[in-house]
Amino acid sequence: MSATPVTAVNTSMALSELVALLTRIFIRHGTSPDVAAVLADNCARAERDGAHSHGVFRIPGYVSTLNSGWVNGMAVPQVEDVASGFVRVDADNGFAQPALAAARPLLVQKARSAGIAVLAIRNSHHFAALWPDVEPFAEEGLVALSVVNSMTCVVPHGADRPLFGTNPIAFAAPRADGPPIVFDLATSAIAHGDVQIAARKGERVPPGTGVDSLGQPTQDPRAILEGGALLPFGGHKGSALSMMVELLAAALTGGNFSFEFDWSNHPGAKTPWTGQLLIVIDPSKNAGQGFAERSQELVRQMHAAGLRRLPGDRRHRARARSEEEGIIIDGEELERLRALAQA
Ligand SMILES: NC(=O)C1=CN([C@@H]2O[C@H](COP(=O)(O)OP(=O)(O)OC[C@H]3O[C@@H](n4cnc5c(N)ncnc54)[C@H](OP(=O)(O)O)[C@@H]3O)[C@@H](O)[C@H]2O)C=CC1
Ligand SMILES: O=C(O)C1=NCCCC1
Repeated sequence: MSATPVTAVNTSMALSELVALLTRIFIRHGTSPDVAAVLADNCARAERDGAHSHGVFRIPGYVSTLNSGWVNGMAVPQVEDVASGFVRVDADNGFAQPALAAARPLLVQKARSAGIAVLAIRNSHHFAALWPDVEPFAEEGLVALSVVNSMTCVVPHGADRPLFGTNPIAFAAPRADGPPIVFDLATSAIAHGDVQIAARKGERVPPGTGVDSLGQPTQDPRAILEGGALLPFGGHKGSALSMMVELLAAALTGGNFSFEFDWSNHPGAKTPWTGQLLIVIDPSKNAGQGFAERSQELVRQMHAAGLRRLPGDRRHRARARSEEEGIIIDGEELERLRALAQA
């Protein structure tokens, strides 16, 4: 009699349970408890919101990066108060999110007193979705914009070879009668993580996503990942935004451009060693204008114009589902995560 293969069953987890498991993994693979807490929270929230390209799918990449010695899991960010509206952080070759967490109180204090404040993070690694960095500002009534550059894998419009990263832009603004308005988009046609997911599932990517190693358009994700490259979204327009991200996230912060770091001596390294910029605005300084009511009016008019889906709506639906049913983790994925927590 042949043995029936045992298939791992999908499991529903509470956010706190997933955060606890991920925290154990990060600490087991060389981060301080403080760094682990910030990264685990970020990654679990992405999974809760159905942002799968930057949820638990990323954990093996975090682990191989930590094990390669490319990133400093014990980093202690150094926050510098440089001007009335400007904060700098050296992330100590660690992850960007703990650097943001360390600088956040000073950044908010400056934004509230001056009306606007900039946070420039350098010497940092960002391997996550960008919306968790901006959404909390809008939840406390502030407007926030952030950009981060990644690793060379995008051919600028009109160029012959890759130079830019997938370089996302995230924006968050409060509104009166609902969750903040938030968008978060890669300036490449799709995120690198989604190309990896398509390759893993054996699916094709949409036309216009990328080119193969000969520079020919392809919908084969493996051809993009193995010697090929991505294209910017929207031709010259996305390309210009990606260039802006390089300037703000690297040139302005003192971080690396996407093409400036060499991780070839660190097999397993996956996290771009770059920079990140945040701009935070206190809309209440424009006294009497009622920003949150005005943004609510814009949403009302967009709905009246027939719009059924706003940026962020899909995430909020996924969040509501996860809060009701728990976060569903694929059975095999969960086995891999549990093994990493013990490895
Ligand atoms: N750390 C890094 O270096 C990098 C991180 N990333 C991350 O990858 C993630 C995915 O990026 P990307 O693939 O560009 O994201 P998507 O193209 O899936 O979505 C981009 C934005 O558009 C919204 N949206 C999508 N479809 C619609 C629609 N039909 N109508 C209205 N709004 C819509 C999304 O809202 P909703 O969320 O509700 O779907 C989201 O805010 C991001 O979180 C990004 O930060 C990307 C590149 C590099
Ligand atoms: O999906 C992407 O694109 C990236 N995500 C994390 C950092 C590298 C690029």
